[in-house]
Amino acid sequence: MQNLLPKDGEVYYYPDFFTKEESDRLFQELKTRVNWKQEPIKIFGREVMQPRLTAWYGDDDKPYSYSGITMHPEPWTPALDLIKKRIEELSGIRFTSALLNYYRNQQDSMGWHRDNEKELGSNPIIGSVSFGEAREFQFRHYYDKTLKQALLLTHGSFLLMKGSTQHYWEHALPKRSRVLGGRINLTFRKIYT
Ligand SMILES: O=C(O)CCC(=O)C(=O)O
Ligand SMILES: [Fe+2]
Repeated sequence: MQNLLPKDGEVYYYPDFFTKEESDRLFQELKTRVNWKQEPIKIFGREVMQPRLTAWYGDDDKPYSYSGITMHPEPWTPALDLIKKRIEELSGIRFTSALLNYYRNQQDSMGWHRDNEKELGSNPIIGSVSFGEAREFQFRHYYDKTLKQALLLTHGSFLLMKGSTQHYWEHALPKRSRVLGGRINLTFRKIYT
């Protein structure tokens, strides 16, 4: 497996991690069964609605703060357990929590950020699973914003970010102008408390 970053971190991409059949089923199940919410976030002290729907799942009731909001986890479901087991086998990591994002169309997005909250430890490991419409995922180096990488996260893919990635690289999922269908992304995390 080859590292997608030129330096200062490790990112590995597995495009067909889930079969087409599994991916179709999991997308439909998550889309219809998850209790999706649109949450406010604070940007420069102002409350703004997030341009996507979210949900938070995890081992137990460890609240977790994210972009100025505190999320309380819901218990794992059979579908999430299946996904979690598969990525744990590959990565050798035990994940405690997952943030689910539902991008309803091309106008939903996620801005530049690093997943470097204290609870994630010194070198956060993030396991990112995508279903539905393929979307471009971008990286830029935090200290040299001209250094960039982009890749298409396709239906049934798995992206693993580890090592010093969250120290040196920001990532984002930009809006697009072309009409696009829905996409669900799950970022599995290991929270230390
Ligand atoms: O939707 C994605 O691929 C990115 C999600 C993300 O960066 C996050 O949940 O922290
Ligand atoms: Fe992220």
